Amino acid sequence: MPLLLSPLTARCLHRSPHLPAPVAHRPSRPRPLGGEARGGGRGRVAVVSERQAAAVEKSPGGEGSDGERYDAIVVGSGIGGLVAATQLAAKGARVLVLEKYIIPGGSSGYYRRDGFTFDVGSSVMFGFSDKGNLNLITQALEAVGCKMEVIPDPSTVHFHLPGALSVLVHREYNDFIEELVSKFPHEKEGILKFYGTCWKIFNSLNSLELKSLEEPLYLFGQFFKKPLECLTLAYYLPQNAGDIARKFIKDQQLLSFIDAECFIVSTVNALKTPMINASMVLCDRHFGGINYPVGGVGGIAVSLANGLVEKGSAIRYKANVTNVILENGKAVGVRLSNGKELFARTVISNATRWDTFGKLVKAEELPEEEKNFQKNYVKAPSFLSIHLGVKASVLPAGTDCHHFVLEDDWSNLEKPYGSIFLSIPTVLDPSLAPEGHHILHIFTTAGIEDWEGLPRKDYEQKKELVANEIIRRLENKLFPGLQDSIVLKEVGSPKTHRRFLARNDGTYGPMPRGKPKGLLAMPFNTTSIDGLYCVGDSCFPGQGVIAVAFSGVMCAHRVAADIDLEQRSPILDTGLLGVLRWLRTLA
Ligand SMILES: NC(=O)c1ccc[n+]([C@@H]2O[C@H](COP(=O)([O-])OP(=O)(O)OC[C@H]3O[C@@H](n4cnc5c(N)ncnc54)[C@H](O)[C@@H]3O)[C@@H](O)[C@H]2O)c1
Ligand SMILES: CC(C)=CCC/C(C)=C/C=C/C(C)=C/C=C/C(C)=C/C=C/C=C(C)/C=C/C=C(C)/C=C/C=C(\C)CCC=C(C)C
Repeated sequence: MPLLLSPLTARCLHRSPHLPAPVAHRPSRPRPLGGEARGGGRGRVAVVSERQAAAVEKSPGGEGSDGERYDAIVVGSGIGGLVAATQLAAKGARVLVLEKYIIPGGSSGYYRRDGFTFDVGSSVMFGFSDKGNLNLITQALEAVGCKMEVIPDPSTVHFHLPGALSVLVHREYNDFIEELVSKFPHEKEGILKFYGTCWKIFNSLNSLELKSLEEPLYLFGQFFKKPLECLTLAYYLPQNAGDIARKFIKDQQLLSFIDAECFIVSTVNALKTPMINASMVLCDRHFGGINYPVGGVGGIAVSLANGLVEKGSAIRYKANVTNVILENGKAVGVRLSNGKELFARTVISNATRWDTFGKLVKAEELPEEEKNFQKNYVKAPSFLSIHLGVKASVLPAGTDCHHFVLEDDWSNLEKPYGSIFLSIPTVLDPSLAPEGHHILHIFTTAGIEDWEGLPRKDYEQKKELVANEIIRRLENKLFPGLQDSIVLKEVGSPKTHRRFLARNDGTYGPMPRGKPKGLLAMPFNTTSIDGLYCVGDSCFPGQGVIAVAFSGVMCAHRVAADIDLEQRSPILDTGLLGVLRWLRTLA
């Protein structure tokens, strides 16, 4: 069985017909997320050859055999890490990405099994259109000369909710509003005002050039060019969607619907979801639309990794970083599990903040900034993930691609296993499955504590039991005959996510401990350790592929300024970073 992601539809412009050297060894790690192997091995996954790898390794405290020092080492090749790396490479920096696993992508990776290509994480892609300033995935690929073919999804998600409330979120905004108003005619004005406020914020975001909010020359420049838009964003920055919704809407069921709208992207209700983030997703789905990359979500990371290598930087797989090396309090490099040390002017961690400051940095005491982060945010639960291959005949004609199911009781929304997410990417791209078959990717929130300490046999039995119950619920609600149509089933638990995504407790990302002040407490990319930056979903603006792509763009800009590839003002830097740090303590 070929292991490469195929057909890989990413097109890197100006690409030479020869791809980077194939990896010298076959992947040897066990099955990821229940699958056989998540790709790797051969072909178009950008890898460095052994010779290139040797050239980038450096002896402790010394320089590499090529005599050069990296501008940045990026720990982890999730979309956050890859975007930071590729943006820096596009600005002329020499970057080395170190990935623990055998292919790039982290939660946005893929694996193949018996002719099915599964997305490891979400298949709902925001920011992938050819319009506006917020198409950050498209822009990230463009920065390294890549473009992917995408398939427009006619809807974002089909909600199946308590009280037989069924709402399809159409791609066309007016169709969606018409559908929602038809369910809540008495709330027409409130609906228009709530979603209208989202548009006001989205349009402000979309009018800005997006770079680091921690870089004063850029930030003040944006305030000067777009004062109204910046003030709008500053006004909504500390606010949450649920509070704004309550200003306009009274109907409890409609407010619960807005909770579900927020929950699917933040794993918390609307009262805990920052208004800026809610506006971003509730509008981009209509502005640029949801677009699925042909060949699967994994192609995004593969393309970025290829683009990175083509820009003269490098990525190494099976490179498990165990420590960030500090010299006089400054991050100067990393140590791998095999004892090798690699050095750079800056280190960017795409591991979660809990992993970065709990494992990679061996500080005696957690820095104040991180204490503040952990005061405000806890680890969101992980997921139970079921990847199914099913006979196509089980799906009625016209089945939508994405579904969210909460059967009888709104109070189950945020409970473990309470609600069910379902994506059927083969509705859009049939090439992901053998002919006559579909993929069902089903997931539901689950905590690691439920899955730890079980003997192997009990653990496997429990996976089977819990997965079958979720499948039974979907069979009752949506697809009669589902159980009998299954030809392939792979179940991943929170432990699977922890193991293969190297995420602390398999967490989906940070979740506010209480009611947050919008995005105010969310840290940006700099850390209290000089030369060490964080990127990914435990940085502003949080979870989501487009969100971590923005975090990557911001991080690359701040790092580029710090290594003199972009303009900077040290005096203004000190002032702004101090003010932002103080603002976070107010949250
Ligand atoms: N099942 C899901 O749907 C799911 C689960 C989790 C997260 N997500 C989403 O995925 C995105 C997260 O993206 P991201 O960029 O923050 O990160 P990520 O978790 O996708 O990627 C981080 C990468 O860093 C690697 N890594 C971690 N520690 C390492 C170490 N010590 N040495 C070397 N490599 C290491 C991991 O193997 C992984 O590839 C978010 O959008 C989040 O919302 C989805
Ligand atoms: C600095 C200061 C302080 C101030 C100033 C003011 C200003 C200027 C400001 C500005 C700001 C900004 C720019 C901001 C930005 C932001 C952004 C971009 C954001 C974004 C966000 C995004 C997000 C959150 C996203 C998310 C998503 C997600 C998570 C998704 C997911 C999905 C899934 C899970 C799927 C589902 C499925 C089914 C249903 C099946």
